[in-house]
This record gives sequence, C-alpha cells and structure tokens, in this order.
Amino acid sequence: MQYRDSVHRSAHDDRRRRQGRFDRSRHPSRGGMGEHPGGHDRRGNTRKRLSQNFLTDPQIAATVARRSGVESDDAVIEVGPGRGILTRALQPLCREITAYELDPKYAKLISEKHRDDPKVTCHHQDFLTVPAPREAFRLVANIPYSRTSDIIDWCLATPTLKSATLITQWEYARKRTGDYGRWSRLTVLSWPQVEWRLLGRVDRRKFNPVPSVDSGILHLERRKTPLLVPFQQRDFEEMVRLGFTGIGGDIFRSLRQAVSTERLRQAFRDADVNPRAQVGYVSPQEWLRLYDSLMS
Ligand SMILES: C[S@@+](CC[C@H](N)C(=O)[O-])C[C@H]1O[C@@H](n2cnc3c(N)ncnc32)[C@H](O)[C@@H]1O
Repeated sequence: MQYRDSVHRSAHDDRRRRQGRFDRSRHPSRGGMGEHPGGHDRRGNTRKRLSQNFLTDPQIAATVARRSGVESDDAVIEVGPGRGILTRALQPLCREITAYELDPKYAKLISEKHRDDPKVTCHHQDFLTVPAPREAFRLVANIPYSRTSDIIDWCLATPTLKSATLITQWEYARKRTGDYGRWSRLTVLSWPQVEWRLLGRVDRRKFNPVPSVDSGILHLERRKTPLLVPFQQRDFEEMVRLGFTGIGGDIFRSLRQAVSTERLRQAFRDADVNPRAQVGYVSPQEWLRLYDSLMS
C-alpha cells in the first residue's frame, strides 16, 4: 500500500475553484444533494463539489465488481474510492488496484485501511491528471457525476484501457447505450473501437446522500479487434460528424452535402438503411453498413 500526496497546494486550490464553477453551471439540479443542514459547512461543500454520493449496499458493489469482467491477472484503476466499498469488492478479484481520490480525507482513509495490503495503492490526485498507463488495465468506479464527460473522454482516449465499468446517472447510461432507441454521436463515433453496454439500474436510495436520480451501470469494452483500421476510422468519423450536423433534417440530406444523390441512394439501398431516418435513430451497425456501401 502506498499513499502519495501528489497535489500541490496552489494547483489544487486552482482546480478546486475551477471545479466549483463547473459543478454549479453544469449540474444545477444536483445543488441540493449535500443533505447537510444549511449545506454551507465545509464538508457539505466538499460533498457537493466532488459529487460524493457513497454507495451503501455491498451487494451492489459486488455485482459491479463481478460484472466488470475483472480477472485475477488484471490491473484495475478506481476513480474516487471514497470510503472503499467498491475497492473492497474488487480487491479479491484482481492483481492490483490503483485508486485516485481527490478528497484528502478519503485518500488517507483508503491508504490506512489498506496499509498492509500490497495490492492496493491510493493516490491523493485528481484522476483527470493521470496520464494514460502503459500497461493494459480495467477501470471500475462509482464516478463523481459532475465529471462524467471528462472521465468518459479520458477512457476513450486511452488505448490501454480494456474496459470501463462505471456507475453513472441512469439517464446518461441509457443515452449512451441506445436504450431510448436513439443513439448519441459519441456512441456511434466510438462504436468501431468500443462496445457500450447497459448492465443495470441502481436505485437512488442505495446511495448516501440520496441523489435526485437513479444510477445505471455502464460498461465500455474496448474491442480486441477494432471493426475499422485507423484510416477507415478517420473516414467513418468524418461521415458520422457530417450526418450529425442535422442539415436537411434527415441522414440522407445531411450526407448529401458531400456525396452525390445517385451514389448515396445506391449506398442506402445496399446498406438497407432508411434514408429519411432522423440521425439519432440510425444505429451504429447501420452506420457501419452505410460506410461499407459508400466505400465499396
Ligand atoms: C460518487 S463518490 C463514490 C465513492 C465510492 N467509490 C463509493 O462508491 O461509495 C465519488 C468519489 O470520487 C471522488 N472524486 C471526485 N472528483 C474526483 C477526481 N477528479 N479525481 C479523483 N477522485 C474524485 C470523490 O471525493 C468521491 O470519493
């Protein structure tokens, strides 16, 4: 076990100030989650600022750990171990855990709890400053919801990530996995490299303080063999971005900006994709078929 305080005071203070603004502007609805009388004491503010909604049910922690696919030779990264409920569930399943906790109180707590455990290392560090590890790893976390997009971006940009199993807001998990019958641009763009799955729902009452919405268990699995090679991926992304401009109102008219009507008609026929579909309703598989048809 190792405890490393790698946050310099001035940088840390700056980051705290920036995050304070970030949290309030992007997540106003979560402003009341401190559940501290008045909500103005220092720990209450820390709780809100760092999205500290602790999981209280060890069975759910065990389910998340099991469903993450972590195996005995895996290195695991955990974002924000907090009081360590997920760390405890993961510890017997993997080779090692490297945790990053921004709150010094909990970084110290985890380090002390695992003082005699060589498998667990906790760094007092903003996870978003962690460089991409060289070795393959799996990431498992009940993430601070206010940093969801940043954490997902970090995961997608890290080629050594094998998978990420994240407790996120329920709506976010549904949106990214097509569970509303619609597909987000980020999901489609990354689909050739990463499969997005919804593993389950967690009742909001399983957290303390109780947040305003339920949570979902979101799983990203990096494909061992990507569906497209790098130059194809670049072309695919260009096509998807064009499709998502929304120009014309449907996917055909958006793509029409760059491809002739005749060629496009043929490609939609070959790929068996509805040319009048609104872009959000086109599944990643349909996008891939369309890409194949256009490139052949
Ligand atoms: C939702 S709580 C989860 C805590 C614990 N894993 C659990 O399930 O009960 C999020 C945790 O992430 C920590 N945290 C917030 N932002 C962070 C960041 N940028 N880097 C590392 N940890 C962060 C919080 O202090 C908190 O402990």
